[in-house]
Parts: sequence; structure tokens; C-alpha cells
Amino acid sequence: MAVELKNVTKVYGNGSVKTVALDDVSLSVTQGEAVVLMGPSGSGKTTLLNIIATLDRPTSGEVYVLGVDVAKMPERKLERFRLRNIGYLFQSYNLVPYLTAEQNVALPLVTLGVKKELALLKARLLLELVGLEKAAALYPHQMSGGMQQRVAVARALAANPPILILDEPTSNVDPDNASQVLGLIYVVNKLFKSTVFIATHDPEVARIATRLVYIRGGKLYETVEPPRRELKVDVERAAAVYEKLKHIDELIGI
Ligand SMILES: Nc1ncnc2c1ncn2[C@@H]1O[C@H](COP(=O)(O)OP(=O)(O)OP(=O)(O)O)[C@@H](O)[C@H]1O
Repeated sequence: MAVELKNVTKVYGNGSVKTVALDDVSLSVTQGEAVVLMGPSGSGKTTLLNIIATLDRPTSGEVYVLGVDVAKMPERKLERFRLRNIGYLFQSYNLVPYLTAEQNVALPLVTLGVKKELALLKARLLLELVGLEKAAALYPHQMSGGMQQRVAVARALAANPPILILDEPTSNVDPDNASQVLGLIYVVNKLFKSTVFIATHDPEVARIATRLVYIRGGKLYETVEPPRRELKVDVERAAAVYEKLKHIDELIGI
């Protein structure tokens, strides 16, 4: 099982001001699934993603990621675990302000010990795949919100994490770029077999779901497993992307 949540509850605050962000949530997800999470603002999507990403801990309940009981793991160990296994796109992007776009994308690889030149090679390819080949040398403050978002998506994918978590990956990009971003996520899920969690309001994103989950008031409502709907992804292009990425990964040795 890639991710397993058992009776997870998350309560923020204490005393008289308490918010139950997640209310007795259980979820089992196998490797290679694409779980799309939809629900109104404030329903608990980000809280759920943060808990799966091991960035937050539940108030009660159990959380297993790749079979590891992460709710009990000490923070120092969790940092390494996250680095190796989890790619995360934050709603606020969280790019490093003093690094260029390509350096930001290369960062997870460099941190894992990949040689800088090879890490930058892959970073440039990923940037090309999200339509940002010309922005490689720009710093975050020189880019629009939508560009920063695409850089952050590329960074989340850089180290081929077995678990990929994306909070609103297309919220700030135009339809053309959204379809490039989605195509890349599709490749990583379908061909590299990463398990993907995406919170979104965008019905287009739901097209890549193998599983659609609604959340409301911190409770999950799972629909019948939807068949993967026709995605506007050029399959030949996706295959070419896969070959390119695989080639660089072989050079890098990840
Ligand atoms: N750090 C926090 N402290 C207190 N309350 C919080 C905190 N984080 C989230 N909440 C509350 O928990 C609930 C769920 O928030 P969450 O951000 O998970 O929702 P969301 O579905 O991701 O919303 P959006 O679509 O607007 O991002 C909300 O009521 C929110 O106000």
C-alpha cells in the first residue's frame, strides 16, 4: 500500500476555538493510483495533503506512507524520508528566492547527491516540458505567479518521487500551460508509476484521476472508482517525454 490513513482526525486550536479540519478519515491508496481530491474552500484538502506529505501530524489516528508509520517518526528521520520519497507542490510554491528557475528545479536532485551538471540537465528538460525553457535563468521575483507555479511543479517531479502531492497545480496557469502541466503529471503517474495526490477545483485535472474523492467539512466521500477519462494528452508526445526523462535518469543514476 502506498498510503494508508486510519481514522485520522486533525483538530486545530484549543480551548474554545477549535476547528476540526479532518474528521475520522480513512483512506487506502495503492502504488500508481492518481487520487484527485475535490471540495469547497476550507474543507480540509490542504490539511489532508500535509498529513500525507508528513509535514503535519494528525491529532489522532494512524498514517502509513510506503508502509512506514510516519505519525510516530521523529522529525529528523522524517526529513530524509520526505526528501527521498515525496515530491510536494505547495499552494504558495515556496521557491527559493535567491536561486534561478533551473537551480530551484535541480535542488532536490543536488540535495540527494546528484552532480550539479546532471541535475541542471534534467531541470532544463523539465522546464522545457512545462513550457519554460526560456525562463531557466530567471529568479522567482522575475516570473509571474503562473510561471513560478510551473517551476514548482517541475521541482516536485525532479527526483521521481514515488509519492507526488500537488496542491492546486493548475490554479494560476492559462489553459495551454495547464495542459502541459497535466501532461507531465500524467506521464509521471502512468509511466513512472508514481502515486499522485492532487487537490484541485479544476474539473480538467479530474481527468487524470484513477480515483475521485470529495471532501466536505473534513469528511471524505469517495465516489465509485471512475474510469480514467479521455485526457487531452498527446500520447506520442507523452511517450517522447518519457524517453527523454528516462534517458537523463539513466545518466543521473536515479
Ligand atoms: N494552521 C491552522 N490553524 C488553525 N486552523 C487551520 C489551520 N490550517 C487550516 N485550518 C482550518 O482547517 C480547515 C481546513 O483547512 P484547509 O486549508 O485544509 O482547507 P482546504 O480545503 O485546503 O481549503 P482551500 O481550498 O481554501 O485551500 C479550515 O477551516 C481552516 O480554517
